[in-house]
Amino acid sequence: MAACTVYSTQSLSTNCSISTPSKTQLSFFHQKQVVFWRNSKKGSCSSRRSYVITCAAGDSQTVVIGLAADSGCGKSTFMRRLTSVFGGAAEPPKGGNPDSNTLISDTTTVICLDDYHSLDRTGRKEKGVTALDPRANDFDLMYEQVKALKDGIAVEKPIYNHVTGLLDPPELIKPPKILVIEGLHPMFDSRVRDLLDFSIYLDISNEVKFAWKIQRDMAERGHSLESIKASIEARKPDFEAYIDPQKQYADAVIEVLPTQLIPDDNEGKILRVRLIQKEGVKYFSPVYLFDDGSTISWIPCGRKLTCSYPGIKFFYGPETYYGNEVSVVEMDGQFDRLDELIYVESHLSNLSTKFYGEVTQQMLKHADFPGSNNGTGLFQTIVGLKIRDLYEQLIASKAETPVAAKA
Ligand SMILES: Nc1ncnc2c1ncn2[C@@H]1O[C@H](COP(=O)(O)OP(=O)(O)OP(=O)(O)O)[C@@H](O)[C@H]1O
Ligand SMILES: O=C(CO)[C@H](O)[C@H](O)COP(=O)(O)O
Repeated sequence: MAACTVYSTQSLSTNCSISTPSKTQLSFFHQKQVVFWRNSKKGSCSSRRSYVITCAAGDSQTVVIGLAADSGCGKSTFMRRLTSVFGGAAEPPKGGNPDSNTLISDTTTVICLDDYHSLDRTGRKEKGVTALDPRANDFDLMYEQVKALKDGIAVEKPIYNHVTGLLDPPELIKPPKILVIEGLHPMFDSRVRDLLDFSIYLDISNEVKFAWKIQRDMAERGHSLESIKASIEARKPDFEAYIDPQKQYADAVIEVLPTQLIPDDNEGKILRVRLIQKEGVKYFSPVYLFDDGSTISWIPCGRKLTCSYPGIKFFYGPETYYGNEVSVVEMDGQFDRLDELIYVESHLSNLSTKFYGEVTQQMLKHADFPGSNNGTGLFQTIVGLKIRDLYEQLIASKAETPVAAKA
């Protein structure tokens, strides 16, 4: 279908859902101003929407990536690494709401799924539900808008304001080359899940999550240790019911666990990180160590890699994950010298780099990001390169498809 941009000329009353015109309506209206009426599902309001639609010939080529994780598990850090792989800086929409959660770069637009909270902070408190509960989120709207963007149609996406805890007026999001939907539920609703070209789950073990949350919420947000513990405990049942199960659908999982190099370690500073890669995913060929399909345990420390206690250990091999065949690359320990990472990089294959040493270069460029000296930074960088490769392959395949076959 034609790529269309829809501009809404009216802002929405805050307790109404937003709709975008359907495909049939779009193929009918070209360069027109049309008005739609929509009743909210809760029956609490009806809204009159006015759209100006501009359609251009050609197909949309928005590739959609899903990134799921609990709050405070490194999604923002991962996004900064991913956008850096594509070059250019990611910024909030210019001239928009200063509390927007969206980040836009030349190639990517990252939207935060917290924006689809249907209940604001007070509403959640009144109903006694957490933000992780599906009842606090509007999956119909999430589906409609991600689908519209994938089809090349701009949308007016609501904004959840983390500062005030309120639902702010919507912001215009135009279809990008790569749309990343990051947050609590990108793979929860099967309709949204089916729109994803690639999905990632950041699986942070409870011990590590606790250490990171304490570090951030105490140092940066002034929370007490007790309140952090209480908030983690309060979220646990809903996390286990609604967030954690999404990892079974992910094409790549980055699992972060305490080290096994120090017996009974409870400091949580040294990490064992596993990159779990699903086999048989179109345009995604898993990274391997030494020899594809083999099982290897490797200690790279020595003449070419400086390691201090407790050292570094790599593992690579096939496994089964939620009934799927996967390849796992694992790194336990941390790097002393990032410039020596090139030694490890040269033993990894299928990295989808554009030149020798690109992984090391990316890691050195962001040496100040959390996790740059361990497997979290390494595997986030590698997944970023794999996403670039997947995007390029998808675009190339669409370009090759004969026009008649596209309809
Ligand atoms: N790889 C890492 N190694 C060590 N600490 C990390 C790592 N990633 C994140 N952290 C810690 O966790 C905190 C949260 O990271 P980040 O802001 O990337 O998470 P988030 O999932 O986007 O959080 P939120 O959803 O709450 O905004 C960081 O401030 C940092 O302290
Ligand atoms: O899990 C979260 C996702 O980041 C937040 O807790 C959720 O969005 C609710 O936000 P707030 O802390 O503003 O009440």
